[in-house]
Amino acid sequence: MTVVGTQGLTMQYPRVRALDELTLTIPEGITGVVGVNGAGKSTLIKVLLGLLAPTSGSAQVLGLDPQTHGAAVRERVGYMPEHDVLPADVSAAEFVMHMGMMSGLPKAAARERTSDVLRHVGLAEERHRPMGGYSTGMRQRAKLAQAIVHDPQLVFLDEPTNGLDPRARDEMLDLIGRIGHDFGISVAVTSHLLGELERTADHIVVLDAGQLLRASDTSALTLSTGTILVEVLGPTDANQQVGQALVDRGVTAWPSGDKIEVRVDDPKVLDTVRDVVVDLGFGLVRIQEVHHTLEEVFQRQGGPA
Ligand SMILES: Nc1ncnc2c1ncn2[C@@H]1O[C@H](COP(=O)(O)OP(=O)(O)OP(=O)(O)O)[C@@H](O)[C@H]1O
Repeated sequence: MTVVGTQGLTMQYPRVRALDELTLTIPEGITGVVGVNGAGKSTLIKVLLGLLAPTSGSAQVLGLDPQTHGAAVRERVGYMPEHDVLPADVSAAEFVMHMGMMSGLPKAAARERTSDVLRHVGLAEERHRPMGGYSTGMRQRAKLAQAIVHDPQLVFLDEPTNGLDPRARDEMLDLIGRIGHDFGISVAVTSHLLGELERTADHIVVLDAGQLLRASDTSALTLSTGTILVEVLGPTDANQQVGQALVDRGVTAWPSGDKIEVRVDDPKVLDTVRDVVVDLGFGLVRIQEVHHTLEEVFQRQGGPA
């Protein structure tokens, strides 16, 4: 099922065209919306929430037009904004509950959902402390909690890993994975770092200067490179000997770190690798398929990385 669709969506600010005839679809699941700073990601989210009126074109969010049914969209959709918007002297429990009630939950339900979501995002213990004293990671998690408190069908997360150290970033990405895959909430998550969402997103949409550069399943983008990495056990020049023996048999092979990378243009190459290693009297430790990373895919195509 499609959760978001746009057709020829254009957003012209006085000096900048932030969205330029953008036509895309976002399916159910977790979709990474990737692009360099200024590519139009935040503008797209604001238009999809009905907070900004586009210059031209149309959009549907969960089958609704955000321009004419903005309130209905916002009832069903959660939003984690990019910038820090948390009031410093309010606790996460008070804030998230308030946001739940703003989204239409009755008070008792809002209180119950607040305690559930704060537990899910790992803020159960600190929930009664004023958010001004929170670390960046805790603040990002409080923003995430308010985005899902009303149990939306879809959530827009705008650069949720901004400002996080590597550990907090991995925790945030795991949390996003759980929201998408365990809670069944579709997620559209933006990042200016292409590689970051590779592990978490089912689909990737790449924006560049307000236009769609590419849309694909993550797995299709990171297809096998058609090469394998071979690790052997033997004397110090074992890799060199194996590489030379492979080349002598017409196989394309080259050194790659402490392994040998081998092109597999024919399944028989795998037998040749095994035979060569055995003939030389070395041990075959591992053969592993090489996949592209998303960054490599886009560097090769000259897109943003
Ligand atoms: N309210 C505004 N008025 C004028 N120009 C704007 C406004 N908001 C964004 N822009 C411009 O539109 C372009 C797209 O901005 P947008 O914030 O949508 O990009 P982004 O991909 O989300 O980047 P970032 O992560 O840096 O926010 C940028 O050139 C930006 O300067």
